[in-house]
Amino acid sequence: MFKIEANSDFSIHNLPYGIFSDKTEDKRIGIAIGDSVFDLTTAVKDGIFDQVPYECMLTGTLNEFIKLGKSITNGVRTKLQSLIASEDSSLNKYIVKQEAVTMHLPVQVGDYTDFYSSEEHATNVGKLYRDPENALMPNWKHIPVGYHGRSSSIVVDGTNIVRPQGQIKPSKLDSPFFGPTEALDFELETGFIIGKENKQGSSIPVEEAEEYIFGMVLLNDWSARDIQKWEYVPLGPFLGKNFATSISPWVIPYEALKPFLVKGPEQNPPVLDYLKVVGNKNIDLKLQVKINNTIVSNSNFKYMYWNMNQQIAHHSVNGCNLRIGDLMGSGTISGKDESALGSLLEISRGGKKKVALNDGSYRTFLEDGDTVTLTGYCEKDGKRVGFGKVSGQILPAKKN
Ligand SMILES: O=C(O)/C=C/C(=O)CC(=O)CC(=O)O
Ligand SMILES: [Ca+2]
Ligand SMILES: [Mg+2]
Repeated sequence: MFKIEANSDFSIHNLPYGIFSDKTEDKRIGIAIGDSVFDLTTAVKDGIFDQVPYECMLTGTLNEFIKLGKSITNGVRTKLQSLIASEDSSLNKYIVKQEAVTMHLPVQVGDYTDFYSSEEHATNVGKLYRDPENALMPNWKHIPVGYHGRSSSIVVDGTNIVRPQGQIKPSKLDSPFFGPTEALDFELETGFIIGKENKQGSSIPVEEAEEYIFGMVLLNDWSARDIQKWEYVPLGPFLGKNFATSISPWVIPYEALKPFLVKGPEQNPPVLDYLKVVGNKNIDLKLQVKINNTIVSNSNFKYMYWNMNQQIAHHSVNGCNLRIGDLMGSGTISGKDESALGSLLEISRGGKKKVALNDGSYRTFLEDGDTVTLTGYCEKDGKRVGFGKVSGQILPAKKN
């Protein structure tokens, strides 16, 4: 049988979904349990979950499974929980060790949107890029600000990232030059996967938004700060961010995260009615970033000013339709403390302060060969629900 260590990210309370393959190379749906993967595709084929049509298991992504709706997917979850709890030995034939499998992108992402929802992050970047006296834009406390990202370059944990090239214009020069970015950065974010669609022309009420969240992942929104700084006015991020976005392979079901809901920061001035939420909508999710073996940030998703429900309500308020498999980035997750900053741009104060790594070297931004790893977990009353990790190593820029 499988082992679930007390400190495992993948406890019986979690049961996240992913896409894996082993020797046969067929992509199958798996559920992480302890150090193992439960092969859901084969279990469905054998009729263990009779409400799940086998065709949904064969597409190499979670999209068709998610489309079945939460009444079915939550049924799978509760049935598997009771089979595990009863130590049913019929489970054994569906268990594979995690170390023996390859993980793939869990969903086919149609559209990817990235928000900008941490007050601390928006303030820090506003000070560095614009006006230290008026760091937050006048719209920021009224609108969950976001931009449309690029889905083609979303990659899974373990994928190498080639240093991007582009136009760079240092303030001391009058015109730009072309070259590899000299300011490659990570952004500590979470992402959520849309699990239910709204029709174009209709909007999702904020109080129903939860039904549209299938689950969450860790997300690193790689950013080339020099390219970004020159290109972003007035339409926002483009080539400075669309070269790669990394996500973790296991999608944590929203249901597994409900025990960790907490109240978010007070929103003042009051938000418009379509954004008003009641109750606990933030999640106490502890987050950590490492560059190679050095911890450079300890943050928490609960610091976010705007929550996922408000992001969904805002995204659809104009009649924009969300589709199953769409990915929403939280925005960089920074806290008040110096140790809780979600990007090197903030940690190095715009490249002015050197960050010491354990090997005696220093960074302002990322160097070729560096590996950035994000991890995260929720823990309360002896229950642990972890996210695993998302990491990526920087490769040198391509020679032209
Ligand atoms: O303030 C800016 O001009 C830019 C900010 C970012 O780079 C952040 C962005 O991608 C959104 C976020 O992650 O919060
Ligand atoms: Ca971002
Ligand atoms: Mg990106």
